[in-house]
Amino acid sequence: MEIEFAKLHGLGNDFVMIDDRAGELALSPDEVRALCDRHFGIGADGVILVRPPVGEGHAGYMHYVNADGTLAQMCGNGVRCFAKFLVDRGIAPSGPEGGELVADTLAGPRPIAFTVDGEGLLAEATVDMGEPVLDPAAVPVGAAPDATSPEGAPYVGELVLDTPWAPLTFCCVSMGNPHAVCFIDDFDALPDALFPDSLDKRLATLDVDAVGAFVEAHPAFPEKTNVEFAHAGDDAIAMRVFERGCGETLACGTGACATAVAASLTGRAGRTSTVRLRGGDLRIRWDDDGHVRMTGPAAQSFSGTVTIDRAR
Ligand SMILES: N[C@H](CCC[C@H](N)C(=O)O)C(=O)O
Repeated sequence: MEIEFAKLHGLGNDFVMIDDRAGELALSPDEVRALCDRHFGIGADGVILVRPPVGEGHAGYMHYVNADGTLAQMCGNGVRCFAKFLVDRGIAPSGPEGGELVADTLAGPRPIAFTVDGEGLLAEATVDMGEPVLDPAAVPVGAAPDATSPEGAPYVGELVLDTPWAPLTFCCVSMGNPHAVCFIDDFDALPDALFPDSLDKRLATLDVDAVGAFVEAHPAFPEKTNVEFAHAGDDAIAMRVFERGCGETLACGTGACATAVAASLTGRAGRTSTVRLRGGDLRIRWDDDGHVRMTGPAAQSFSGTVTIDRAR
């Protein structure tokens, strides 16, 4: 079966996007894994099917699947790319400067305000990411043999995991999908083993693959979790992310929101932050209405057709 696709990314967090407004394409986890394979397939962090809207007057439904074939409730970088896919093809209307649309997702509707460039193509989008979920039972995160809730924590969602490297404290927040945010305030307090490539203890040298994989599948997270490592600096929160179902990605929109919320809750930042990811910056506001709003770019790399072998 031959399928047309477009390859888009948000700060390097990349997706294979397929117009499924007919609502007839059902990709198996194996087929998603094959499409996302960076050697034998197109290569991506996930697949997004553009499906018919759920809400009246909404622009469409974003069906998001991680590179490992697992469904996820929400994708912040993906939903900006979703808006771009619709606007650039004239499927969603836009004025000369930009416009607004609502994307339906498994986590609920997400209003999006966007700007367009001189050619009328979506350049940047601000997504209303909704309210963060801080109740541990709803993240979800729970008790586990080597996980403890620290006494007097700034808020209830903090957890100390006794990892093979060191006890690490995680702030657990859901943005419709689970996130565990570890702030590294003092690199010198951690063992060199966590920084295998350098004595210069910067976030850039953290062994994210090892620690991220350990935490992603930790029994404290019944639905697994995305894992963020962050350092709140004076002008930005530097962050790396090990995504549930993907591994380390260059950026994570929901993760940036969760990290900004956790930084604010723990007194490391205010309610407006720049989150600096390996792929670039996202601007996050936690507004007085309780909603988190994320602003960032979306870009299309290429489009094409791909053959999916259904004969197997
Ligand atoms: N891996 C995530 C979904 C993608 C989130 C990320 N790409 C974003 O931009 O928010 C999960 O399983 O919850």
